[in-house]
Amino acid sequence: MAAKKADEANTPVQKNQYVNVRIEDLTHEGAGVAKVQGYTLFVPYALPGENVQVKVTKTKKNFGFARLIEVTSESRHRVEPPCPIYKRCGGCQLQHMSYEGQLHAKQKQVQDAMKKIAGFEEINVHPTLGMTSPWRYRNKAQVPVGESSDGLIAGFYQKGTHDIIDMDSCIIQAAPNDEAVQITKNILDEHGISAYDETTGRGLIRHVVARYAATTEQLMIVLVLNGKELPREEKILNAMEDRIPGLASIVQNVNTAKTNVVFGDQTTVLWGEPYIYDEINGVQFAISARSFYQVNPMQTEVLYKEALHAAQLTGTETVIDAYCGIGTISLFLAEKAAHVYGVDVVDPAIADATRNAKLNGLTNVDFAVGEAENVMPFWHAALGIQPDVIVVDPPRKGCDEKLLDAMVKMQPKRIVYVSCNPATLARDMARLAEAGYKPKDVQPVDMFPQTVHVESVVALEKTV
Ligand SMILES: C[S@@+](CC[C@H](N)C(=O)[O-])C[C@H]1O[C@@H](n2cnc3c(N)ncnc32)[C@H](O)[C@@H]1O
Repeated sequence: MAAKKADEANTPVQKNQYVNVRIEDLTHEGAGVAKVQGYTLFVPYALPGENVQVKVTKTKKNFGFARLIEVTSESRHRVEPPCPIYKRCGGCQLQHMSYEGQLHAKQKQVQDAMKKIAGFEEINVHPTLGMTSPWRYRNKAQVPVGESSDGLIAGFYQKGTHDIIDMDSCIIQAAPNDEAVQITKNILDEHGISAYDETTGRGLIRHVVARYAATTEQLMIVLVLNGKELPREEKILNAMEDRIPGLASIVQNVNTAKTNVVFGDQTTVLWGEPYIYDEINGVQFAISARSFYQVNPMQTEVLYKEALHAAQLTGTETVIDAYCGIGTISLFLAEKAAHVYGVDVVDPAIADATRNAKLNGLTNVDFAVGEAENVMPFWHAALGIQPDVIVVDPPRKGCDEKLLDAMVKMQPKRIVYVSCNPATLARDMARLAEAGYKPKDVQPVDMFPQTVHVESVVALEKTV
């Protein structure tokens, strides 16, 4: 305790002190970064290039945090956040920055990761490919439900807490999702359905999840319940069917665990189809409740075109699509390759992928369920599959080390890495570079406007 106090006393600023600072950079979480005699202060909502007055809120040995009090000279990228609950919600982190500024910041985020994590000083990171209108792009809403004295509420967790704040519109969400969530909440309320209470573990409805396919205008609603039975089920389903435009599917998911994880293991269709259908670049996809599907359909087209371009297929190649989800990238690749093998750890995703191949009349694709890091060595050793190109699109934690080793052992001509996390991308690229795979240019794509997240595509060529 005494050592901690001494550390704090040695910092150049103290808690509650007001200081004027210049913002030099932005963290990957969207906070401004200032230096006071070499000591780093993180200032949420401050932008690079701004002079600001801040109040120090917390100090640690090597860095501290401060609250923005006043902007004394503004960045040209500062804008008024259009969302009235922007600061309380936390779902977006960059609404106070112009879209041009956001695209720039994301390019820099990728450049910084390449330099600082991978040590690639010279690599070319292209300008971020953005949207013409960076609003209302999300095709999936995952909304927690709670209770107030007036009945059910559905909205968002107040930043840093688990208190649910009521909300009827989110401006990055597709409008049909907003509307469907509100109608569903009202119907559940009218039928006396209780909301799940995290502290007591009682109450029924936990989340309402809405999925919208823009090309077919179909909607799926998933009711995540803390129990197996939905009381007055028939009446509720009839009301939803009557009142929600475009509704094609109502699904129940049971999650009785005391956890922050949204979904439980048991999923059943209550009404309508088990899927909704969407189309990307002329390829059709059936999407079920639990499968991963990119949340920004317009930018998914851009991303997949970049991935396909990076793969440089001529029609003769054998390709592996690791982490393939419902086979989205696999099917694009299949149109230009001799054969594609896709693998994903989620069983229903692979069932969707297989159905999607049939739906599009593609017979040169095979899918397998399992961990890519285990399935790929098996394919290689037992089935003699020798890929010319491997595409990976892992979750934020990046590729498993075993998967990187398996890829190197298979010696494809090219690896195309699609990533939603520049830090793990850079880490994995460094490892692949050591093993003889030289990275070409990196292309950032903005799949998540108004947030700090950025997607990237890069091809790595075999050099030895
Ligand atoms: C970022 S998503 C990409 C999905 C797909 N490429 C797309 O664009 O829709 C990552 C996928 O990796 C899958 N996944 C996670 N860990 C895995 C593993 N060890 N092996 C195979 N798939 C995995 C997830 O189920 C998810 O579908």
